[in-house]
Amino acid sequence: MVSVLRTDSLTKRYGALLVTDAVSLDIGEGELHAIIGPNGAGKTTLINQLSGELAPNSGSVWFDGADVSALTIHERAKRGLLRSYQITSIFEDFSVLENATFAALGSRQHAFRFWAPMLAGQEARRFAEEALEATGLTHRLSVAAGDLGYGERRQLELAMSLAAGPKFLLLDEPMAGMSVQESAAVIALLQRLKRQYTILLVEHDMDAVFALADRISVLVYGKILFTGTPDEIRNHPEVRAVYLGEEETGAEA
Ligand SMILES: Nc1ncnc2c1ncn2[C@@H]1O[C@H](COP(=O)(O)OP(=O)(O)OP(=O)(O)O)[C@@H](O)[C@H]1O
Repeated sequence: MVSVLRTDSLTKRYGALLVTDAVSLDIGEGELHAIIGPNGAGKTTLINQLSGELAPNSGSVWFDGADVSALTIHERAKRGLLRSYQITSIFEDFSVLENATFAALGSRQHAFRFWAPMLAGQEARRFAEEALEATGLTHRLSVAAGDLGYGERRQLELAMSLAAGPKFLLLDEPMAGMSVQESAAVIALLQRLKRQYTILLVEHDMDAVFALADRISVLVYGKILFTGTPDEIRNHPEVRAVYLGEEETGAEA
């Protein structure tokens, strides 16, 4: 396995509360790695430290063989380690295509530095159109982002992330608040994107996790309890006891 993202004893405390407890993860190229765990287990806090939004108290984050622990969100994104855009970063009055084009332009400022502005704009638009096609929003290109439904806005977030040209996608609950049909569309999309990108997925929807993940890490009280394939997770007695319980649908499949 060629390692792309690695954490070494990553630790984060809030006062006496240990939220990330010496987490050492190793994610291989093309892998879709899911993090599951009960509410408050520290999943979002962990993603925030990978993206650069939050500094750990100790430990390190390695991406593509380099220690990126001291890099900002933007510096990490420039290297291709990108957290999915949040609804909050969408410009409501601008169209779907414009939003995705801004995302492509923003992330490639460096690459576009020597381009004539018009050509850079055309190239960014091409990346945006491809990303919108991948996420199934081609029929909504000229609609103002503010007029999209909730599920479509989450699709736009994903399209903006793809338009930015990531190598590694950090996805924090991409299906939250979606209808069953919208979730199914995102699962199908992630199936298509798998391998092309390395993905870390935090998601409460167990059907999605078990359908998509190559490996799953179970986080409990900030600590990785176990990392394994979906089958290993399903059959792990401690994981079942601590987290999955008997009522989980995806775990019983
Ligand atoms: N800024 C903060 N200050 C103090 N405590 C915090 C802060 N951020 C998070 N916490 C605490 O850290 C713990 C982990 O929170 P986090 O949001 O990372 O969990 P989570 O696994 O993502 O939860 P959920 O599944 O509910 O989204 C929680 O107990 C939370 O209250």
